[in-house]
Amino acid sequence: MNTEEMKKLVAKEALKYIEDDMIVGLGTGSTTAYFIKMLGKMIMNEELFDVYGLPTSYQARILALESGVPVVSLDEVDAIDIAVDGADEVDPHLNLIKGRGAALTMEKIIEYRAGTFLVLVDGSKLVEYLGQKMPVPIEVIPAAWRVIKEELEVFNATAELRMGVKKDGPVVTDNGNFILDAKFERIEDPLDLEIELNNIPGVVENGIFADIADIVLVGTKEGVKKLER
Ligand SMILES: O=C[C@H](O)[C@H](O)[C@H](O)COP(=O)(O)O
Repeated sequence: MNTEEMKKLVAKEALKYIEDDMIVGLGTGSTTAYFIKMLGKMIMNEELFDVYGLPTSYQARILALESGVPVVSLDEVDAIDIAVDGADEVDPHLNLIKGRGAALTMEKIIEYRAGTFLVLVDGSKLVEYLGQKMPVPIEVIPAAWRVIKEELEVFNATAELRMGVKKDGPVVTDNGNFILDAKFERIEDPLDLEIELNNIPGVVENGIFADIADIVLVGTKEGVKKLER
């Protein structure tokens, strides 16, 4: 089984958590994209009723609308039943790094408030400690990017301004900000670092999601493995 097949497998498994009348936070990225398409099919086939998606990005919103998932915005809902999203790293305590797709701020706003936060990954995302493979994406106010990059040296982190691929210059997030990708040596206390980074003036949000995930579904060659906090 290749990585794409593992992503599809966990996306399919995630559908079992969706029931009629739910508000579902829709994550960003390639794994959740499979979930959104499959959810759309179930809604279109009338296997689910009165399910609304709450997108975490323009990507999720566009895909949801194309797939037949009706969408709502955060200010229209009283509660979020469940949120489903991918991750870039998952440590043994189910702390996460997210934000490869630059959608971390809206993801955290929604996933923090969800009744259940369900994470979908393939086995390659499991790490012994956060920062093992991936930098921590930090969304910053554009005017402050250079000073924040320098201030991150206090944390022994080396940060790079994320540059666009089919765009000249820096990536601009859905919120109009920049992203610094900060490589830390080893993140010993994710919750502490998450709070400290958000205390730097000009930081909007960072990609450490400590103590938020409830369930992680891991796609492996042997099938789906469920990890719970
Ligand atoms: O901003 C992007 C998100 O945090 C993604 O959910 C994360 O990067 C995982 O994406 P993928 O499922 O494509 O690996």
